[in-house]
Amino acid sequence: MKHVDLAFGTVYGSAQFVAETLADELADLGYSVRLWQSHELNDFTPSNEGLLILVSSTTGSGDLPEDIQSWYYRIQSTAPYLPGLHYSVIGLGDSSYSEFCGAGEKLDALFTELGAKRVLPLLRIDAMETMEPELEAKTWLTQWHQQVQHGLND
Ligand SMILES: Cc1cc2nc3c(=O)[nH]c(=O)nc-3n(C[C@H](O)[C@H](O)[C@H](O)COP(=O)(O)O)c2cc1C
Repeated sequence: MKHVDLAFGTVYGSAQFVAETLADELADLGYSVRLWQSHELNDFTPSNEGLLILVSSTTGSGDLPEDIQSWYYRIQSTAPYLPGLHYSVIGLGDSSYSEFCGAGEKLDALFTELGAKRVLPLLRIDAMETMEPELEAKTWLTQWHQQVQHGLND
């Protein structure tokens, strides 16, 4: 059974709801899933194997939500080398802001720098386009699942 770690950054709860929805779907697909709550992130360093999905909204002007900021800076400063990790990022944002999905971009860039392999390109979900980001995320997960089953390159 493949294991997936899921973490989220949120201000108003949408990204958390998307992550919870994905956790349920992943379990239904037969993955073992750990959804890391914000207060648990201190104990979480991704291992150099397995699968990681990050879901984060953007706040301020292209900034990470406070609940995931210290985790981001810790991983950035400890800089584990993670060539065996397959990761994906879902960014929630609003295209009326100039730094659309800036936090998602930061997370995506960080894991690329750490040598991890991107399963699918950054998904940007636009609050101007949808009130139900979890639906886009579920469609995306179907693609992700196919990729994980058939197409992971290491
Ligand atoms: C004060 C504020 C600042 C925001 N700044 C950005 C931004 O710079 N870029 C962006 O794409 N979205 C921005 N957003 C939009 C949120 O990321 C978007 O509404 C998201 O769906 C909120 O998800 P959450 O409920 O998980 O926090 C901002 C929203 C607020 C209220």
